Amino acid sequence: MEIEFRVCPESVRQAKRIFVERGELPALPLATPILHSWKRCREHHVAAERLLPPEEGVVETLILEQARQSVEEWLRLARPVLEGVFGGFDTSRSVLIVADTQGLIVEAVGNSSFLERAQRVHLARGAIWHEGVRGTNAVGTAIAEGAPVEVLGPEHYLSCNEFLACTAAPIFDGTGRLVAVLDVSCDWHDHHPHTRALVDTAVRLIENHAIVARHRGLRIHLHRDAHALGSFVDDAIVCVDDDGRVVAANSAARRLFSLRHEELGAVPLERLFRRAAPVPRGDEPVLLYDPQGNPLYARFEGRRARVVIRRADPAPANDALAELDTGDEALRRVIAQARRVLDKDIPILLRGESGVGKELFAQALHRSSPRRDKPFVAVNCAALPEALIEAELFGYAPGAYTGARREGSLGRIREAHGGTLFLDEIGDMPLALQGRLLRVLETKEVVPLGGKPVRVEFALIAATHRDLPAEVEAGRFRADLYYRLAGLTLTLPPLRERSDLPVLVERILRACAPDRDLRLAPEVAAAFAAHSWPGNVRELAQALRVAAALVDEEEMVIGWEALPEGLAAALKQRTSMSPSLPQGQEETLELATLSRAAIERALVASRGNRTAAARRLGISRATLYRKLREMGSTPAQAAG
Ligand SMILES: Nc1ncnc2c1ncn2[C@@H]1O[C@H](COP(=O)(O)OP(=O)(O)OP(=O)(O)O)[C@@H](O)[C@H]1O
Repeated sequence: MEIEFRVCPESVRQAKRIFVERGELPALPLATPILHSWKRCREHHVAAERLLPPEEGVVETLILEQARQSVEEWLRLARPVLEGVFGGFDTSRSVLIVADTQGLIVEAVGNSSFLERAQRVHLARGAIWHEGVRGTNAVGTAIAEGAPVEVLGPEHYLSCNEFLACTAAPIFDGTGRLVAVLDVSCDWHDHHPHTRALVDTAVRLIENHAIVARHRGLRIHLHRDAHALGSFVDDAIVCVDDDGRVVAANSAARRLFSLRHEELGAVPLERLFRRAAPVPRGDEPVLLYDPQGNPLYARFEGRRARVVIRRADPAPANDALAELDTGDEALRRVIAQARRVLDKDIPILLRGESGVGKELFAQALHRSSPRRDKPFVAVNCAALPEALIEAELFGYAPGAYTGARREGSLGRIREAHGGTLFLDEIGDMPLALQGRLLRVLETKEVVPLGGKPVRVEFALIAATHRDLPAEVEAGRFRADLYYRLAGLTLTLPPLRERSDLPVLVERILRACAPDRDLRLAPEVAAAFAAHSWPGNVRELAQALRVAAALVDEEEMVIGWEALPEGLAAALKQRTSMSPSLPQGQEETLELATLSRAAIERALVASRGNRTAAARRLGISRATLYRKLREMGSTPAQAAG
């Protein structure tokens, strides 16, 4: 494979020569760690023009054995990981290296023909690849930088190493202490562009396995994306002692929470989060918020500590957009785009099916913008009779027409002066009015009926569920107005495409019943996940509001009986058609037909505790009692 150089190898060689001779930094776009390393090498008078490798820095067997023992635990953890990660990778022309914290190679495995070539430059067991000895190289530079590094061909400081392409990443323990370095080296003609990703993955896995093996207390696995949580390799992991202090964290977690090495062992867990469930139940992911208010999904593993994380608002004040971020990637991208134009006077056009939350999004945009203290004025262009829209929008002078208020009316546009005007269902605005609105947007003046022009200034957000370009094509919407409105078009995803349904459900339930810890029964949650939600978040919010009102006072779990009738029927129909439900839910679905066997099984599994059995079945305790009565059965062991 032809190597992919950041710049042409010959230019790198020349630039290096000039740098070594005169200390002039090259104008080439070389990676920063390479430039840093060249500077260190020059300062330490490392001889670059060596055609033969330095003979110093090769240790005796005894020292090598000691070094090996110091990383033995890590080698043991690394072996299965390396087999797994590099198993399908063509390692026939490369060497896999593990070095200690001084760059001493303690393990080098690979194909014998390349090992021989590597041996000639001492890229082998017992040799030290510290920068001070061998100049810029992946192992030594990764140690110096404390970060993964790729060193390709002539980026190596010593001429004799220019035939190599090396990719290395430091391995840290859970306290952020460097413990070893993993490296893959080959002839640079054989370099594979995926090597870096493989080395990174292997190191993350080794670090994560080590943290799990070493810390037996409470571990919290975290991820921004609910679906990715549990992938293990990408999880941020924090370990907590019985006093609720964070004692270890993997690299991802240290980055996520900006945790410094010296803070581990001292930081209370609650400093990492703005809100959390005080006592996590079972293995379900829990929604937490980082200190910036961004959502994080968490799974609690290992021994449960008496950890209580204080409750706080999920998002900082003034960041209403962050509140809408419940973990869906598409929505998160839309929020990020919106943020970029918040204070830029660019009109925003929101698109999306009915009920996806366009108005809520527009309000959040306003509340996150510098105009948050000024009015937010919403006008539904579809709901107003055509004859009234004009007066409603543009206002009228006193006595402008019969039946009008004597004192006149400002009109919605002028009410929005200094703030935000939200034109909902703009696609339904009559053609005649579109011209007048366009004029206001162009001249920044409103002419009230029977009055004089008045200057106005506002941020504009329009929304529609219609395909406006198609409406323009069909002649129902003015092209010039469309281009005026669509400074930035943002499309909100329909609920069926969102990956954050469980979080949304939790949020809405918390808003409906802040004092209760309401949640969906597992089979209801599964049916929700399978439902297509034609009414989008509106339909979901409505269903949950009804459910929160109907569910028994002492009940925490929302079962079928608390759902609006039409929705429950639609969900059940859909679920019964569903070919594969997750294991463990058959029991609860059988209960939909209220089979005696399902109830009995749940009672046995709950050791006769009816409250637990009802929860298992996803019904209220009252319903379970009713069913038992109908079955004419009150099993003797039933209690609770
Ligand atoms: N993220 C959310 N969290 C809680 N409730 C939401 C969320 N998004 C929308 N809703 C609720 O859904 C309903 C519909 O929201 P909204 O009116 O913003 O949707 P819309 O896209 O503007 O609908 P339409 O196109 O029909 O005007 C509202 O009751 C709102 O409270």
